[in-house]
Amino acid sequence: MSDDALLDVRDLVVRYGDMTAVDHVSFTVAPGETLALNGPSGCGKSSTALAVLQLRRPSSGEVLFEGRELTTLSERELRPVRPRIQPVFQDPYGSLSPRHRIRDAVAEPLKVQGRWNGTDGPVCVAELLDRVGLDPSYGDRHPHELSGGQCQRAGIARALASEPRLLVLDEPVSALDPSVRAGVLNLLADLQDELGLGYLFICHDRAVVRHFADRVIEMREGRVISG
Ligand SMILES: Nc1ncnc2c1ncn2[C@@H]1O[C@H](COP(=O)(O)OP(=O)(O)OP(=O)(O)O)[C@@H](O)[C@H]1O
Repeated sequence: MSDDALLDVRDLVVRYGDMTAVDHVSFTVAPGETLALNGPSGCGKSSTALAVLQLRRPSSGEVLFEGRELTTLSERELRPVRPRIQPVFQDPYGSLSPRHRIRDAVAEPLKVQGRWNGTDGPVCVAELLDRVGLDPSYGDRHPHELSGGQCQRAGIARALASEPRLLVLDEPVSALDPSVRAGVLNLLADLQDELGLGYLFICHDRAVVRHFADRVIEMREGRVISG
């Protein structure tokens, strides 16, 4: 793999039964880089994202993250790797439990990963909310008490709590009101500058892709046609 790749995807194939959704797709993402996957509905973008996240195991091919091949790892072996590759999905409300307050949603990764204590934990949650542009008082609210844009920011705070190196952003602004999209994209750009995160950015909107991505891969019917 190229020495500086954070993510190196090689010859990825994802099948659902007889249907090939992703057909020998290869790409890399460097730290601090945004690679966009662009293409029409059904071309295989989300299937690629799920395979990178190892939420759907690919039929063949390799997914190297920080030089380590993930497709051959067991669930137990993947456990320490998962926090470092965090998803942000299209539905801002879908990634947060409706029953939990925002502060608990953001605290959960810290608790699960054994990084929580009663003194620093709440401070860390407040800092994460502040970092994504939410007043820490929003921590008291439930997801349905937030707008779509605020909820997506809370989901990003929760993702950051895991101290990821790569964010897999699957249509992160597509469900948002056009007036708040730019704010969330600017936030993502700022976080990338600050933290050196790599982004795999899935988006069907060419104008957004052109504005936001460093490089673009065009997909059609499971294949890369340019990029
Ligand atoms: N769980 C599944 N079972 C069977 N077929 C699936 C499944 N998920 C996706 N597909 C099919 O795989 C192909 C690729 O779908 P995928 O969702 O990856 O594309 P996409 O480019 O992300 O499209 P969209 O933007 O509409 O989500 C499509 O033909 C889709 O119908």
